[in-house]
Amino acid sequence: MGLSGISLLTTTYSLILQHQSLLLCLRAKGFGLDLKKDMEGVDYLSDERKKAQFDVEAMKIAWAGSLEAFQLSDRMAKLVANDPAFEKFTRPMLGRKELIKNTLRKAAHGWKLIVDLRLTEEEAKWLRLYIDEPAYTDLHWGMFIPAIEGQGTEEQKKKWLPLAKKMQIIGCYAQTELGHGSNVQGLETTATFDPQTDEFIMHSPTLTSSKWWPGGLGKASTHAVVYARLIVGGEFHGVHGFIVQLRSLDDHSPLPGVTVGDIGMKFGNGAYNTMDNGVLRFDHVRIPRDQMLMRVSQVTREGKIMQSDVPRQLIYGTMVYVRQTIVADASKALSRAVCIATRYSAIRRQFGSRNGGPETQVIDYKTQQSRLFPLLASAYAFRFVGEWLKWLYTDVKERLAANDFSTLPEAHACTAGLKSLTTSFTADGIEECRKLCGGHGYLVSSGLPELFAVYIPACTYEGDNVVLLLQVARFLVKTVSELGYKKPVGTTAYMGRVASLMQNNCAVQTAEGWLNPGAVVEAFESRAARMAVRCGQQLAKYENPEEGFAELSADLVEASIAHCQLIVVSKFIEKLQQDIPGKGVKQTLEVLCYVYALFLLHKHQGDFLATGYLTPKQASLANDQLRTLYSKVRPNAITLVDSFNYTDHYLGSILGRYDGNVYPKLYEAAWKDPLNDSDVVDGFYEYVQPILKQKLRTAKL
Ligand SMILES: CC/C=C\C/C=C\C/C=C\C/C=C\C=C\C(=O)SCCNC(=O)CCNC(=O)[C@H](O)C(C)(C)COP(=O)(O)OP(=O)(O)OC[C@H]1O[C@@H](n2cnc3c(N)ncnc32)[C@H](O)[C@@H]1OP(=O)(O)O
Ligand SMILES: Cc1cc2nc3c(=O)[nH]c(=O)nc-3n(C[C@H](O)[C@H](O)[C@H](O)COP(=O)(O)OP(=O)(O)OC[C@H]3O[C@@H](n4cnc5c(N)ncnc54)[C@H](O)[C@@H]3O)c2cc1C
Repeated sequence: MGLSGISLLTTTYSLILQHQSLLLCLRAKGFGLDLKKDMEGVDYLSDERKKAQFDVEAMKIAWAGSLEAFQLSDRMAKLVANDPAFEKFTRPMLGRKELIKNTLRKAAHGWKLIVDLRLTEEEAKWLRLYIDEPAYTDLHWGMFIPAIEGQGTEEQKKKWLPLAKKMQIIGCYAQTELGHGSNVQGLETTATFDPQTDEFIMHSPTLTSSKWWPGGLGKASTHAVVYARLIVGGEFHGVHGFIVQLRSLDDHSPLPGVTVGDIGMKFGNGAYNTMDNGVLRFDHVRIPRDQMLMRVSQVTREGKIMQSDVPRQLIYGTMVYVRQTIVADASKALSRAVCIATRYSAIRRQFGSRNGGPETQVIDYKTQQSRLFPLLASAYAFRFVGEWLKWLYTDVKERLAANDFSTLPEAHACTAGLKSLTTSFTADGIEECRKLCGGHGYLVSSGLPELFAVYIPACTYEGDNVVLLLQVARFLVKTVSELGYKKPVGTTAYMGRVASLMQNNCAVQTAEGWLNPGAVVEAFESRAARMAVRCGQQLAKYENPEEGFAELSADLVEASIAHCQLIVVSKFIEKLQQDIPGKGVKQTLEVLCYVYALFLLHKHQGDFLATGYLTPKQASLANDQLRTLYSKVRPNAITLVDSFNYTDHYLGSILGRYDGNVYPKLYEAAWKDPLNDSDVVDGFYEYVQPILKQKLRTAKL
């Protein structure tokens, strides 16, 4: 077959699919065919894109939040994608030292762009996101600076923030220790005030008091906000944050009394190993008194503790901030995995060929749809709840600045609960996407293994997900116990209608009856209220409330999940009550909203049935409607993932390529693996050939 014959094969999509395996054989070394030339520039997903029933450009704006947000994000994504310095294909093959050096190089190049192009903080944030490589800069900008902003006095902010924002110092957030992470009040590092020298003495009294995990601490940071037990006059005054210099600003060597290093390799290749999570010990290290973050409590020159009006929980404020950003990140990680799995599901064909025609696209299998489309809907749901949570956090921040702390408990419950809900679902969702891509999903070049490895610690960092749901449970139990005299507000306002939510059962009679926002919200409210009240009633039976709480904690976690799912469903529905421009955009989002809600209802039907709100028939009608909804998603699936506007660089996946040119690129990538540099593998002559050449003497073999 000549080259002209080969190019003929490119004329139609279906023909190419039929002959792809033949072409790939020809590409093998020795045939000298340049498949790349023949295949490039063809959009294998163009037929799919023509099926869209909505305006994709308008959906991109709805996803981004506004035209300005879209343009900014798009600009930063392209800046990164077009810069070869940010190549990441070889990352999983690098050894740890090369990996870290490579990350330091990328972070430096990113900073140069930020300075040279005079990027705003918002632009810089998006730039770092699209560089897509966990680095010390995440902790510097994401936790060190916010900790000073939230817990420092005006004077402290004036001194430290300019240094940090110009990157003249590099900081991290050193809270967790070898022996304690979740139990912050159990931290053992001490900060003892010495009135003679007006200093704090930072000390690690035990092995378990070693700081362990802080990102950026291992190799990069010059400073840390260190959380330690404040000891004044021999008495313990709670855990507080202290700014401590760790390394010389000249040669980066650890300062006297400081032992610091990296904690070692973590899960996966590449992945989170680009981060220098560290270990830190202090041997009576002295820092000036004014390096304790003093917005909440102050220690005077005379060694007196002064409490401001600010509640002590503000010491945990940085975690509230980061948990809120983690919810937004969940939608990014999930949408990325879903984008890969959806595009590949439209390219991949298995079975069903009739009369030699093409096989069935796996996306057309109902089982594939029932696994994939709820993930797609969840990505949108998390995007919108993340947007709402950002608003809530901004509101709380403004209130805190004006010394109004009234909404802090709700902000804590919402950020903790939604962080837990969205990260657990996303971690499972990425793994499901890997399975949805069959064998090829297991290849590093699919992008999914690294995405999974990098993402799963989100279920643990910034608060273990179960520990966080138990915080939500405390908030719910308190709300229920106060119902008689305090009107619940915000996300628990529905509890104010607890009597009717306990009494009235679902009125839906047909599958179409589920296409009603009122019916959906009432179902989720009733389930959440009934589960919380039931927990409250059970708890009341215990003399010791703490003992009861511990005993019932598994049920309390379930009640918290029900409450958090209600928030996500409600915020999606509220979003749809806004003006959303663009042909078919709102209607398509409505379909996704129902998919999200009815999928949850189906998955957790045990709750809805056990609380007596639904009959089995009504649960079954919801499932019937869900099947119909999947058919409505199908024609829009590819364009719904295109609306995320991810570059091929950011996706980092051959299976998820925008043009769908999967097989030739997978084939090409295999040949780029260093193992294929030579035909005869290193080690053959030492370890394989002797076996092949051995003369066996044993009779048995
Ligand atoms: C890096 C940032 C950039 C981008 C983000 C994107 C991705 C992240 C990428 C990588 C991750 C990188 C970094 C990760 C960093 C970390 O992990 S930092 C360490 C985080 N650690 C934790 O989250 C510890 C979890 N534990 C806790 O939060 C608490 O100790 C607790 C379990 C909540 C408290 O337990 P306890 O019962 O002992 O509580 P107390 O201390 O006695 O306090 C109880 C009262 O306080 C209220 N409370 C608790 N937490 C908060 C809070 N955060 N805000 C406000 N209020 C809070 C609680 O409700 C009680 O109130 P009360 O009932 O009225 O008394
Ligand atoms: C990749 C990564 C990055 C990190 N970055 C940082 C950082 O920059 N700075 C920093 O300070 N820390 C960091 N951490 C630490 C992180 O915040 C902690 O690991 C996290 O808060 C969980 O605490 P733990 O490890 O003590 O878990 P544990 O509390 O020991 O959890 C172990 C198990 O016990 C259960 N458990 C614990 N308490 C309870 C309870 N009361 N009731 C029921 N079950 C319970 C948990 O659910 C879990 O199943 C990082 C961690 C990781 C993995």
